Amino acid sequence: MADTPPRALTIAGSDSGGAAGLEADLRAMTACGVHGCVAVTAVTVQNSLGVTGVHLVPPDTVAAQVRAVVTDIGVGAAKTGMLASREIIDAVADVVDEVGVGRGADPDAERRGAGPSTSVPFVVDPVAASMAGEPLLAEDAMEAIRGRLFPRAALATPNLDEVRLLVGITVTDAATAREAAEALHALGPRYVLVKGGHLRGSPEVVDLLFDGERTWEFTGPRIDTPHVHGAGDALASATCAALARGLAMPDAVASAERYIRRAVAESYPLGAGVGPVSPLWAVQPHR
Ligand SMILES: Nc1ncnc2c1ncn2[C@@H]1O[C@H](COP(=O)(O)OP(=O)(O)OP(=O)(O)O)[C@@H](O)[C@H]1O
Ligand SMILES: Cc1ncc(COP(=O)(O)O)c(N)n1
Repeated sequence: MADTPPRALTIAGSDSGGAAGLEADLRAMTACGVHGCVAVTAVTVQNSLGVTGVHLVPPDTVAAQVRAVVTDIGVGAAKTGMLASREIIDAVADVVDEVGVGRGADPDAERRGAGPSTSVPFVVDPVAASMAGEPLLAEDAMEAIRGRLFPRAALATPNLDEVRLLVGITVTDAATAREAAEALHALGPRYVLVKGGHLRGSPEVVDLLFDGERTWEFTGPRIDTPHVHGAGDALASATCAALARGLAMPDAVASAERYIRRAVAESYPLGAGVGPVSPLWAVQPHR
């Protein structure tokens, strides 16, 4: 018998194609040495061509999954993916306060020097749409992510489309990325990671981490692949896994950045559309 490994929780939707969503999250967490638990928010009918159906889980069932996992198994970090509706976001905000995940209802207590409200870091990936553009979040729900989840977040990880929805800034270069990071940080997350994957004309991918004062730039060549389904989910999950293993935020993001660049480089075709980033290089086939 082995020792119990670190645990992390993803609160996310399922992708039947096994490329994005909680399937990507669990793969990334496993590859990063962490036992992944789930609170399922929605079942999507999805493949490499896109999303053709969505079935929502009742908000109290989402909250009950979070409660069941945290009170028995315990987690070192948690993250969100597809949250689908305002009602699910409200249920998640309430239950994370109840079980002691995230910074609590008054993150300013921490800023005032009263110490963190809780010790379980909460990563909020404000998923709004699939890579093909199908909505994964109700139109009125981004306001709830901004108002109810960002203040509880240790880290928010928007892509550039989500940045535009959240703070109305179109990122085109380093100066606008910094401007966006400041505007996002003012909404309450302790750290913000502005992801540059969507700046498709650029030969480099730059992800910018900001804590309100300091910035960390994670820069690498843009890898020539169309198969980036689930890249954002995998990056947030690898960060969450590193936090669950006890790394401090900048080190956790640096470790996840190393993981995602390798996963993008090892991405593979799947079906007739867009394939996934891959963790398979990190997993030995069973013999
Ligand atoms: N072509 C690429 N080359 C190198 N790194 C990439 C590439 N595409 C994505 N990445 C990495 O993956 C991260 C997530 O991608 P992106 O910015 O597209 O976020 P996302 O839209 O949330 O992801 P997705 O929608 O694909 O799940 C980027 O921040 C970057 O670190
Ligand atoms: C259930 C679910 N969650 C998240 C995504 C976003 O991932 P991507 O932007 O790669 O489509 C998705 N497509 N499906």
